[in-house]
Amino acid sequence: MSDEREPLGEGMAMGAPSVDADARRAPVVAVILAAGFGTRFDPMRPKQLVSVGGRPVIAWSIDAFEANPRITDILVVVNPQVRHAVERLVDERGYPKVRAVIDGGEQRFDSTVNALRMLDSAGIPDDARLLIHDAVRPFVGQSVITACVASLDGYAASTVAVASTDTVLVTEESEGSRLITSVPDRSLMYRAQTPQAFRFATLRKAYELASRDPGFTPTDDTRVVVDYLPHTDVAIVPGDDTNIKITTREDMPVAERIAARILVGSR
Ligand SMILES: Nc1ccn([C@@H]2O[C@H](COP(=O)(O)OP(=O)(O)OP(=O)(O)O)[C@@H](O)[C@H]2O)c(=O)n1
Ligand SMILES: C[C@](O)(CO)[C@H](O)COP(=O)(O)O
Repeated sequence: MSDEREPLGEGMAMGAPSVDADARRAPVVAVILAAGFGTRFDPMRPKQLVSVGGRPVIAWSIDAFEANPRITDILVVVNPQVRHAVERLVDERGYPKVRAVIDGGEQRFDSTVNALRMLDSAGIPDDARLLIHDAVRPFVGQSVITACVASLDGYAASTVAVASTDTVLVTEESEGSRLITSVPDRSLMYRAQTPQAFRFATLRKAYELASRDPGFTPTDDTRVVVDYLPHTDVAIVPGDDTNIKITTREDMPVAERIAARILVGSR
């Protein structure tokens, strides 16, 4: 990837005229997590590079944040399997907000840690807004991204989520069986999506505390704040059912249908 990219935080100076003073003061950084190995999909075909609607999955995600005027900077987190292809994609498409393509880690948690370390070394201010997004959620909408950024006006953390239409069961393992321990009130149950949004100082502090617990294996970033900064309110930003995560190959027909609807609508 050509190395004459604007350094992190430069984007805020170039924010679109509509960007408010707060965003001009503090960058709004999208961290696109693309360092997974897709073991539930096809280890031989990295799902972040698979084509949907004629475009690589990760290109949909980067396009979405490039297109949003509130986003000033983009950081892409990759693994060695996809690095070359992602760097080529960034060079081919230009992607002026992409500041760097960095290495992820073994777990999703470690990839966020690497992103936080890079942001810290770049001198990103404590009040910067971070949106951590799964690269394999290609159809994130502009209104959802904008609402995520705006949610940090009143909260230090938030996550996109949708109300559960299934009843959720809390279980435990017991003598080889899985038994239900509780059935929470469905009206309170939400399914987390991404982006998950945080003020930089908040997420950095939560990860500092969580990193002391080697047995902690969260599946998202929100839980790190909920578990380690219990007095920090975390708000829900309404998501939508098109903001799917491509996890297995069975998700591809649904993804193609959503992509087709988006492409027809954008003509
Ligand atoms: N060490 C990791 C693991 C996951 N991710 C990213 O986090 C998002 C959601 O993860 P998931 O769908 O679980 O991707 P994989 O971990 O690749 O899938 P699997 O669990 O099937 O291996 C993906 O964009 C993935 O690239 C990451 O950046 N670093
Ligand atoms: C972050 C997430 O998308 C919220 O639902 C989900 O936890 C990611 O899980 P994965 O196993 O890393 O795909």
